[in-house]
Order: sequence, then C-alpha cells, then structure tokens
Amino acid sequence: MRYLNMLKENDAACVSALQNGHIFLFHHLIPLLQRSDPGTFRSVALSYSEVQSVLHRSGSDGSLLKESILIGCSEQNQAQFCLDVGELDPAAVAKECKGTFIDLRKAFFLLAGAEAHLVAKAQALLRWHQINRFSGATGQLTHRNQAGSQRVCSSSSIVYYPKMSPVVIVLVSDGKRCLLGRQSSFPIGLYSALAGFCDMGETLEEAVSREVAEEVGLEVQNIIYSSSQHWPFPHSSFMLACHATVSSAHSQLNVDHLELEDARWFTEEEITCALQVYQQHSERQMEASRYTQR
Ligand SMILES: NC(=O)C1=CN([C@@H]2O[C@H](COP(=O)(O)OP(=O)(O)OC[C@H]3O[C@@H](n4cnc5c(N)ncnc54)[C@H](OP(=O)(O)O)[C@@H]3O)[C@@H](O)[C@H]2O)C=CC1
Ligand SMILES: [Mg+2]
Repeated sequence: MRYLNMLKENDAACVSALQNGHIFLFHHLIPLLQRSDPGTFRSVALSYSEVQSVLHRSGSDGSLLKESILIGCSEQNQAQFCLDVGELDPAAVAKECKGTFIDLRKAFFLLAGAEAHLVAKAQALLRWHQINRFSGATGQLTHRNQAGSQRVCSSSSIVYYPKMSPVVIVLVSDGKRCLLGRQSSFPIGLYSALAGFCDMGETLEEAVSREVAEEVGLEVQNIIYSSSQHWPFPHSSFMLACHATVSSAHSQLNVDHLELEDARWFTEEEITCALQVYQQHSERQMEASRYTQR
C-alpha cells in the first residue's frame, strides 16, 4: 500500500515501476483477455518490452506507453498498469497478444474475482481520464500525474481526483420472504435486490429508506450494512450492500412502474430453485463452449 502511494506521488519512481511492471491493454475501454478453461477468461499481463514491440509492430512509435495508468500491485510486488490503445487496429493488437478484446459486461462474471476487480478498476480509471481532459471550472486542459491518480487544471491548479457514485443495494425481508425487482432493461427472467444512487448529503440509511419507498412504497426498518464492492456498469459506482426488514403486516407492494417493470416477494424455496436452474444453465453453456472449442 505504501509502495503504491509512493508511486502516486513520485513521477520518476512511477516511470521506473512502469518499465518493470505489468500492463493490461484496452481498446476504447474494452479489455484484452485470453480464453483459459472453456467458458472462462483471464486478463493478459504484458511486460513493458512486450507492449513496446506490440506498439511498434502496429505502426505506433511507442510514446503511447507514457499514457499508462497505475492500477495496483501484484502479490510479487510488481506494479500493474493499464493502457488504452484505442488509436491502433484492435485486430492486429489482439493477434500480436494472442488475446481478444471482449466487452467487460460479457466477461465480468467469467473472470476470477481478483482479476474481474482489477480489470473493472482499470476500465473505470481509463474512462475517468478520457472524460476529464478539461476542467469543469475553467474549461482549460487538465494534465495527469504519471500514475494517473489525479489531474490538475493547467490554468487554475485545481486538482481533480477519480470519482465514483455511491449506490445502495438492499435485500429487504418480511421475515419469511425477500423482495426482488427487475427493470425492463434487465435480461429476461433476471430479478435483483433493489438498488439506487445516493443523493447528495444522504446517509447510507437515508438512501436505503428513500430508494425502497420510491421504488415499491415500503417503509424499511433494521437497516444493517453487509458489504461493499466497486461496480463498473454503466460507470463507476461504489455499491454498499445492506439488509433491511419490513413487518409482514406492512409488506403490500406499490411498485413505481416508471422505475421497475416488476417487484415481488420470493420465498426461500423459489430462490433456491432459481439458483439451481441458473447453475444448470451455466453448466450447459460451459459444456456448449467446450464443444465449440474442440
Ligand atoms: N437492482 C438494480 O437496480 C441493480 C443496480 N445495480 C447498479 O446500481 C446502480 C444504480 O441502480 P439503479 O436502480 O439504476 O439506480 P436508481 O434507482 O437510482 O435509478 C437510476 C436513475 O437515477 C438517476 N440518477 C441519480 N444519480 C445518478 C448517478 N450518479 N448516475 C446515474 N444516474 C443517476 C438517473 O435518472 P435520470 O436518468 O432520470 O436522470 C437514473 O436513470 C447502477 O449502476 C446499476 O448498474 C447493480 C445491481 C442491481
Ligand atoms: Mg433502482
């Protein structure tokens, strides 16, 4: 952690870490991945010299490497960076690296947990840099530090840091059943715990109470924080997961159909059955993928 912090503050040390580090490539924010076991993917960690030769063979002079952004540090203490090669031909880069550019929405659940997290973080940082080239206060260009942990306005010295939007996601229970809803944009059959963006100035508990009231017209109690994760879609969210209850006497839903297509109470048996069907479906997909790769 201290090493990473030092790299954020020391441009020269960051350049040297880049030359000895691992680099993950993206093309217009789409990560370069490799198929590993059938139906799963892994990220592709390239060395500085490997990326240099990919860039040269793709007709670039290599100066693009300076655009790499620090994303973390491996267990072997090697700094990890990401780089968007959007100006190059994706097919040529993919061929050079024996990989393939795959939309993160498709690959996210097929990457191992730590890799999914790293690739999502990299995409989020790359996106933040791409959309913050100018200062919102002065309209002037901003410049990044070597690590890419901040951007500074060239005329006012205002410092900008990468942003996330806090989101609450809550599993509401009435003691016997849990409440799930779906938006019309969800894949067919997919239901999820209720979620929503926190408003400015809200506490976690206030955001949970408001979102549930807005979406299904219930007043929740006993809000308990459970866990958190970075959520890359559609932009960078910081998901805070909670449990909450309603009394069974006050569990009548009044769904806001502008926000949700449907919301329902589900019993434990229904959830278990749905998870089993999902598991069988995933296994069949993996089997099919094994067959097509033969
Ligand atoms: N069950 C779920 O809904 C799940 C949601 N998520 C994630 O949680 C996040 C929030 O869920 P969702 O239900 O869509 O949120 P909300 O219930 O808050 O509804 C989304 C609407 O909120 C408005 N909004 C307010 N603040 C923001 C902001 N910072 N960024 C974008 N829109 C904002 C937008 O309205 P307008 O466009 O009218 O301005 C948007 O259409 C999303 O990132 C989603 O991917 C993850 C898993 C499950
Ligand atoms: Mg919502």
